[in-house]
Amino acid sequence: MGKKRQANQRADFRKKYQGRVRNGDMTRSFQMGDEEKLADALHGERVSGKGDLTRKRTVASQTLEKSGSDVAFDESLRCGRVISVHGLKSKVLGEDGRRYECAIRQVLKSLNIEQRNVIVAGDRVRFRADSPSDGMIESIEPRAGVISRTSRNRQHVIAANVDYLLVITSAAQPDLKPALIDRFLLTAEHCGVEPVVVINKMDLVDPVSLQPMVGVLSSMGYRVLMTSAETGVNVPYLKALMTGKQTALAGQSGVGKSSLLNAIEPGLGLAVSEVSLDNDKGRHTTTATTLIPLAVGGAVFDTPGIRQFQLWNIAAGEVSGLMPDLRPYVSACRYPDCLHLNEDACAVKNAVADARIDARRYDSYCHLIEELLVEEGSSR
Ligand SMILES: Nc1nc2c(ncn2[C@@H]2O[C@H](COP(=O)(O)OP(=O)(O)OP(=O)(O)O)[C@@H](O)[C@H]2O)c(=O)[nH]1
Ligand SMILES: [Zn+2]
Repeated sequence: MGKKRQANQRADFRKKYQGRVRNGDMTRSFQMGDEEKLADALHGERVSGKGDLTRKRTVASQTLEKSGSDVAFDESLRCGRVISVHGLKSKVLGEDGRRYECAIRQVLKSLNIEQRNVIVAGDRVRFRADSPSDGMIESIEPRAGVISRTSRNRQHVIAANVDYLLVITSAAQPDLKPALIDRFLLTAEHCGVEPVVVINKMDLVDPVSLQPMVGVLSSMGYRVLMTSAETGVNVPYLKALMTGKQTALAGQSGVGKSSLLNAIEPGLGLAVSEVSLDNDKGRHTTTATTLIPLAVGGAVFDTPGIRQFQLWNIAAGEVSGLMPDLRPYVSACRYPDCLHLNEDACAVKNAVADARIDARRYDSYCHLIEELLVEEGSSR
């Protein structure tokens, strides 16, 4: 870089970032002489004063890194969350409570060609409002708790920033299916999303009858909540759990998902099932997931895909590592690739034999493995 250009660039930076960096750091950054280092000085520990800057840090460094732009410093940028995606447009719920129909800035699109998941429901974004109803997404915050599935070796993100996966079951009508709970728990572990097991319709059974299973789940560290949408038992607890969080629901038909949602907020269950119906008819083909905001803050994801989601992208060899009760024993097996089925000197089977692992959970494990091995065999 020519000396003159470098000097001009310094002058530009000085003008742009004046007052945001302590003088010493400013000088050091310029000596280092590149924009990334300046960004580092601006957004790292050395940032001076102004509280808001810290919050901007991730976005700013992400944007600078990706596009070399200074959009993060533009005060007109707003925070929002994506509630649905329709082709190239996304509906964004702004912090002002308004919904904006947003396009996506070209540079963000080109960065994500490979992944095809530029933006999904649940994403936290920075956008610029062009009018009270339209805008442009300028940057996307890093995602946490992503539910995704892989098809043809491509990862499809279905929901982003999922705080909880509610695994909803019923104590009766339909009967409780512990093996199905195990599957949902496994998928939640695989996605890195915290599951919460909800056993609904508790008005129909004696809670004592469920104690053994609930005990096993709780001892693994899973939260289990026994509810009744009918009598309202534990509904306030569920509501408190969901307040301010982004929650996804999984569970078979008829367990009371809509009834629970309605008990939490009138009309919510209806909103969720309407979306599902649209999807079933294939009308919203580009709208895989919708985020339905809660009046108390937070939101519920709805996608039929999540409701029925099963063992996506999980290999047989991974399963024991995703089960908190089996995991501690795995490394003590004689064979490093032990599937804990027929192998000898298997620490998992030994633990089942002397009841350190619940026999029912191990049974579930064996069924899952058999199923996955058949699938793996047929896809080879
Ligand atoms: N006794 C009892 N019945 C319930 C409870 N919760 C829901 N139900 C009933 O169970 C049936 C199914 O409830 P829904 O809320 O439609 O179940 P869902 O899981 O949303 O079902 P899908 O929409 O098919 O996925 C309805 O007849 C409800 O009235 C409960 O806590 N106790
Ligand atoms: Zn083993």
